[in-house]
Amino acid sequence: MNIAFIAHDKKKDDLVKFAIAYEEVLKDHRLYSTGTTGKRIMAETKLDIHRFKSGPLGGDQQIGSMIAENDMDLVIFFKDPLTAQPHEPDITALIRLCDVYTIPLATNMATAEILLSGLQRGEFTWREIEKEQGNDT
Ligand SMILES: O=C(CO)COP(=O)(O)O
Repeated sequence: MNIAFIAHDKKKDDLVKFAIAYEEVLKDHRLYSTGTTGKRIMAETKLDIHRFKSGPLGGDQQIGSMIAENDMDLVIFFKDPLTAQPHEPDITALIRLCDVYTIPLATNMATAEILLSGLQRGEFTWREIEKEQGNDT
């Protein structure tokens, strides 16, 4: 499974804690992130993450591009709902693409916990089938 991690600055500590808690599960998957988020996670775990550009410099769009190519299976995006972001249109576009392509998206820790529990239980096999069948409209 290809999994993307993104966190706004005030949520990065939470995402690092989350990645530490689920490191054993995550290490068996291909991981991607926006620039600074990935740097933080890699500094505090042994996880290997392909880092795209920082969010404000196009990282959200690069992850969006993987979604459009049916190459992303799960997005964990700890959004900061209380701080304006200069690249808000990119954030909206990324969330929109998750809905266009029916990609599971967690925008907070509570949802992320449930998705990772589902991942541990093997409940994401439908994504492999989607990819095999090339259901990318
Ligand atoms: O801004 C972001 C997502 O919109 C995150 O980018 P960074 O991980 O580079 O801070």
